[in-house]
Parts: sequence; C-alpha cells; structure tokens
Amino acid sequence: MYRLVCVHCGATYSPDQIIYTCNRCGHLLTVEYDLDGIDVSRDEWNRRPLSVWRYRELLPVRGEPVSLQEGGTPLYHLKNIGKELGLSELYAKHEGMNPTGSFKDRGMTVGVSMACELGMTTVACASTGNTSASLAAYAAKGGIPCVVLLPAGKVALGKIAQALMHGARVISIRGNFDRALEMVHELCISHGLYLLNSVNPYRLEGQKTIGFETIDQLGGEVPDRMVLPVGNAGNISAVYKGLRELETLGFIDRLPMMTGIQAAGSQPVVKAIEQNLEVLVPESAPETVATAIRIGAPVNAEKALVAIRATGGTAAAVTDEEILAMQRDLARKEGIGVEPASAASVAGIRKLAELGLIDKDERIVCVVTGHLLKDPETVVRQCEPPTEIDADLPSLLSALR
Ligand SMILES: Cc1ncc(COP(=O)(O)O)c(C=O)c1O
Ligand SMILES: N[C@@H](CCOP(=O)(O)O)C(=O)O
Repeated sequence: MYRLVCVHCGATYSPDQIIYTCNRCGHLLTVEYDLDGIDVSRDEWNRRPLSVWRYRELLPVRGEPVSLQEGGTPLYHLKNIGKELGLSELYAKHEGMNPTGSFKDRGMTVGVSMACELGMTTVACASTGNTSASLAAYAAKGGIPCVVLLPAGKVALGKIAQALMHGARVISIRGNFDRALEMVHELCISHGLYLLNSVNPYRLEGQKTIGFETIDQLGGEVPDRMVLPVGNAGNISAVYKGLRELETLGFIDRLPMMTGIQAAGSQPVVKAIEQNLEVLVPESAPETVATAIRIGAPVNAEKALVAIRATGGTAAAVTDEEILAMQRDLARKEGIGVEPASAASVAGIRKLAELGLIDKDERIVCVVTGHLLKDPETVVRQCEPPTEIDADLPSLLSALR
C-alpha cells in the first residue's frame, strides 16, 4: 500500500493519478508506503538474487516488471587509490555494469513497468544522454513508443547511439538540458505522454536500491559515507529516501553521510550547501566535460539538500581536470572504466581527503554511475593513439623498444 505525497506541503494523491508536481504548491511528489504493513525480513531478502527486484516489497510495481536484469552491480574495494589517499575502506559501486551502462536502468525498470500498469501509451524524457539510452531500451522491452529530447551537441556519442538503436524518436534542441526538461514536461502534460525523468516519483523508487544493495554487499553494515555525482539530484535523493525507509523498518540503525559532488562549472547544489541557502540559485550556463551532470537547475534540489544536511554530509566541486585525472586513475590503477561524471564522485573524495575534511578511518562508498564506453570521444582525446606499423616482426620490435 502506498500513496503519492508532496515533499513540500504534504498534500496526498492517489497512486494511479498521472501527476508529477503538487497541484497545491507545485513541488515534487514522492512515494510513501505504509511501512507498518510491510511484511518482509532481511533474511528473506538475502535469500533472493542481488537485484533491484530483491526489494520488491519496497517498490510500487505490482505485476510482472519490464526488466532487463538490472542491479546486482559490483562493489569494488579501491585498494590502490585508497592507499594513496590513506583511506583503507574506499569502495566504488559500479553502476556502469547495469544493462545499458548506467544507474538509470534501476529507475527505468520501475518507471516503464508503472507506465504499462497505468495504461500509458508513449513514454518521454529529456536527457544529457543516459536517461534517454535507458528509457529507449526499457521502452523497447515494454513495447511502448519513446520520445527523447537532447541538448544538441552536448550528448556523448555512446548514449546517442543507444537511444537511436533502441528505436526512440530522438530530437535535439538548440538549448541546454534544463530547457529540454521544461519542454518535455510541457509536452507530457499537454499531450498525455508519460514523463520518465526524475520528476517521476516511481522512477526514483528503483534508484533507491543502490543503497539497499550497498548495505547487503557490506554484510549488513552501513557505510559511514556515500558519495554521488550530482546533476539533476534525483539519485542522491532516492538513495537517502530508501535508507530512511530501511531505518524506519529497523533494518539499519544509522544513515551514511550523504555527500554530493558536482563539476566546478555546474555546481548550484554545492553553492547552496556552502552558503547555507534554503532554496538553490540555478546556474544559467552550466559547462563541464562531464556532460551527464551539465545541469544548472536540478529539479530534485530540495530533496538533495535535505539528504545532505540531515545526515551531516557535505557537497564539493571538482574541476574538469580533477575529474579526468580520476577517470584515468580508476582505469589504470583499479581496472574500472567509468565515464567522466562518474569519476567525479571519487575525485570529490580525493579532494575532501587532501583537504583533511574527512576522517581517514571512514568506510566510504562512491557511486560510479556510468560506463567508460558511454563517452568514447573524451577517452580518445586523453590517450595516445595506437602506433601503426608495417606488418613484420622487426617493425613490431622497434615500436616496442
Ligand atoms: C553518469 C551520470 N552520473 C551522474 C548523474 C547525476 O545523477 P542525478 O541527476 O540523479 O543527480 C547522471 C545523470 O543524471 C549521469 O548520467
Ligand atoms: N544525467 C541525466 C540527466 C537527466 O536526469 P533525470 O534523472 O532527471 O532523468 C541523463 O542521463 O539524462
């Protein structure tokens, strides 16, 4: 049993209403369960495979989900980078290992399943790339048409390739992601498409399972800190919401310090935390190499600020150079391939550790959100091209010398 509740004024709505913002105050909605009525134990969960659907009692879908086997992603111990930073308990949860290569799949399995249960006939989103790749794939699996709006020239090649190949109707706008989101929201309201950006409360339910899995992979222990790259701020809000539910159920007895990392050229949440603002000031011209988090007006900011403040967490910004350096370090020192936005979380921890702003004994989990192959152009720009030689052994030996 659950209902939709406004995160700001508490107004409630029936779960089958197609609604994204509160009719009374215009703020976002969230899914509220009757947690007293939830009948499941941690032992029962632990008997099921590690996946989004291990936690189905805390998800809104009732029928058979539209699934591509999402979740169950690896949690890696970053021994080498951790050693350099003096952090013996530094981990990365690799969300790039999901079916379309990002954490969005956790959200889309739930969001597209709900679209089908609610009888919606077309799904839509705006995207910096990953949301569109994921929605296109899940819409294909669910047999439902899909429309995506992208900021022209600002989406990594791998992500566009995915949206196109999965059969979405792809439109590029001459404007940034924030404008694309406004446009698609308007389109969905006026023409009855189902909006599957992070304003959709059901989609975020799937993403909260990142936190559930992390704790299960740590043998039931809560990490001291969870670090996430922040763009539209849905993921950090979702993970916090899920962990609060586990706390209310008595499955955990504390929360990690939720820590958000943004790019220096796109850091409205960091500024709101640093300046102790109640309401975030949007940035009109966000810019960063980490195009996935090139977002100036994060729609979930209100929830993200609560998550960070209520847990004693923090927010920090990293430069593009710091992001790319960490992308290379993860690849070369740990064997972990991630896209630039994902490297931001670990780059943020490097910065906080070097500034002495975190306790070196903390157990820290960085969520690395998308796969290296999402943005091959940024990878190739950083690496030496292959050496081309004549096809004979002497040439090979001389090239290797
Ligand atoms: C790879 C990647 N990392 C991080 C983010 C930021 O997540 P959120 O928008 O939920 O803050 C996104 C996009 O949203 C993304 O695609
Ligand atoms: N990085 C995101 C931006 C959109 O965020 P959403 O969570 O609101 O869908 C993307 O991949 O498009």
